[in-house]
Amino acid sequence: MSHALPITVILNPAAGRGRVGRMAAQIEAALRQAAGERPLVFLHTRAPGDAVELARQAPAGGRVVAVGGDGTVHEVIRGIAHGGKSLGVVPIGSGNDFARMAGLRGLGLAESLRVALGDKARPFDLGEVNGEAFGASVGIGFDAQVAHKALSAPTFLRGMPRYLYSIFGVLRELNLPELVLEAEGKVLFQGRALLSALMNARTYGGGIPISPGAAPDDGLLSVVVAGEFSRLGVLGILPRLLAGKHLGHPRVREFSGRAFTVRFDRATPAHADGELVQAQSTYEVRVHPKALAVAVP
Ligand SMILES: Nc1ncnc2c1ncn2[C@@H]1O[C@H](COP(=O)(O)OP(=O)(O)OP(=O)(O)O)[C@@H](O)[C@H]1O
Repeated sequence: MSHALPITVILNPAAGRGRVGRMAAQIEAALRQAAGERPLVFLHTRAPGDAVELARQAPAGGRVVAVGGDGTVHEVIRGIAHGGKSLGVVPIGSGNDFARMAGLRGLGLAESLRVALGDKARPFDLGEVNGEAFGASVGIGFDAQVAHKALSAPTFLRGMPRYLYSIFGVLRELNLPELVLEAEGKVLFQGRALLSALMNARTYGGGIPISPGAAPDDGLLSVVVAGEFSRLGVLGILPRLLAGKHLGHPRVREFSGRAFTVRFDRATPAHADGELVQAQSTYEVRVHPKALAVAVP
């Protein structure tokens, strides 16, 4: 089948701790081979935020392939949202929760390149937080604070030790904001809250099953709120969270819906698809049912 439109491939050389950069020539050669006659345009990001603009400038109605982790995918989604373009993902990152949601994990490089270029696309729900698109997740509160803390962790700490350092750093200063969660003018939750996760995917943070009941194409967001927790309470709930057994906890609540207002008594840090966003005191979060076409096997 021949396509007139070139496929735009956006590579983040920094993703996967530089693995994309090291493998770029190999990935491009393999993509060219898999694409056959179809024209490809390769673009490399040079800084955070670049992929949004590059994706926005890609031809209308065409395929944009993100090569990198969740941050790269997030930026490409922001750039193609509501533009009639479809998304291909070659997941080379450390978390890859979007790829997990779309059923793209464990494909192997050759297969994932073939899928990312292929004609088979499936519509997924597209999230929106304060006017910006997201694909898999929004987290507000403790999880975003931990991500923020990790930015200033000593460079020799990696992986789990880095997380633990950040978790204990945030716990030391724990001071929960007052949250009001509303949907359709009704208050669903009011009180001090550790975190709120507004999810299209089941997992965030590299496979943490925060919303085991979420479905990425049901036209709904799954919202998980962890209410008032003490420092010790946080340490107690974390293992249950990692096992996906936290929803039975009396101070963990779950909601589902199309649009939510999340209001705090102060600016509270948030992330979208794992990327920190400007801290606000109000977040308007909604879902556009099946508004994002993603190439799937
Ligand atoms: N050329 C670049 N140099 C440095 N950072 C970049 C560049 N281009 C993009 N970025 C930033 O790199 C960050 C990490 O990218 P990404 O999340 O895709 O990889 P990762 O962290 O390895 O994967 P994951 O999020 O799945 O753990 C993103 O915040 C993105 O904005």
